[in-house]
Amino acid sequence: MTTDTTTSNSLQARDIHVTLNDRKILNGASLNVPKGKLVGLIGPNGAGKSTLLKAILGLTDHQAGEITLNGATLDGWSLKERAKRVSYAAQGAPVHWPLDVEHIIALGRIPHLDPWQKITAADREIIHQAMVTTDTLHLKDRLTTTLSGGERACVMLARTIVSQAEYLCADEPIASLDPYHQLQVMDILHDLSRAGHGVLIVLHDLTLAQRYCDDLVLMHDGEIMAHGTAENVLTEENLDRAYHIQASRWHENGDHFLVPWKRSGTPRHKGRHE
Ligand SMILES: Nc1ncnc2c1ncn2[C@@H]1O[C@H](COP(=O)(O)OP(=O)(O)OP(=O)(O)O)[C@@H](O)[C@H]1O
Repeated sequence: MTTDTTTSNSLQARDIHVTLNDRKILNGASLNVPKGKLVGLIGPNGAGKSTLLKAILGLTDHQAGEITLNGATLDGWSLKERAKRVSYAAQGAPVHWPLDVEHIIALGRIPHLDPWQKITAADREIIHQAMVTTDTLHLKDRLTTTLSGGERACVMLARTIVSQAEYLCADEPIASLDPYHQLQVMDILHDLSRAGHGVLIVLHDLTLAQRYCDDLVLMHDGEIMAHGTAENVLTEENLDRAYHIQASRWHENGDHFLVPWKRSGTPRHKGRHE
């Protein structure tokens, strides 16, 4: 395992290239998720956000580039050690097993258990607290397959939280939520970053991205178009080039607000890097 002390407190992807079914999907994408920060990965549909997230998690093979976890290459970590350190909530919160909510959330504790070891009272307390935090306690005996999309998203966030991983990655965790629960989930993720976790989320809501994220990474066509603070990333020019939109902006009581307001062009659906 090679270790780089300068990156020992972050999850990093450097110059990642991914080709799937002869299509070049990522063309040298890089990303840094330091502990203590909430990083938002944004970009238009099909930009490559989920693919980059999966590459970082080792769920998609990359043909070139390097992923490091706390300064050591991802391949050097055993799957169990990786799972202890990085947790993942997939896009759409898919659930394939008809298990009740409490059991689905408890699966997030597996990396901490030995084979055949039962969950302990301490694990149960962590699971209970996660259900309180995510407002899912009332669902605990329901079959997860019977939940609404928004309820399922909150349950999958709880499962991610109970892992107590150093890094949490979530693909569109607020996509199916009502405004109250969107704010609740963003508050939870923000609080987790302030408690020392590195948090990476894919999101389309630019207003909440600007409000909550410490760093934004803007993807377009398999590449990183811009990264940095919301002020530097969500510029008029970048919004026009990446999304073909214009935003309305205003300041109030020291806060900055941005709301996507109108289209400024038509996206081109060109073949990627062919
Ligand atoms: N297995 C695959 N084979 C070929 N193309 C793929 C494959 N998986 C994804 N793609 C393509 O790669 C591109 C990036 O997909 P990805 O899911 O990473 O985008 P995204 O930025 O997460 O999009 P969205 O915001 O719509 O979820 C898309 O054009 C998609 O159609």
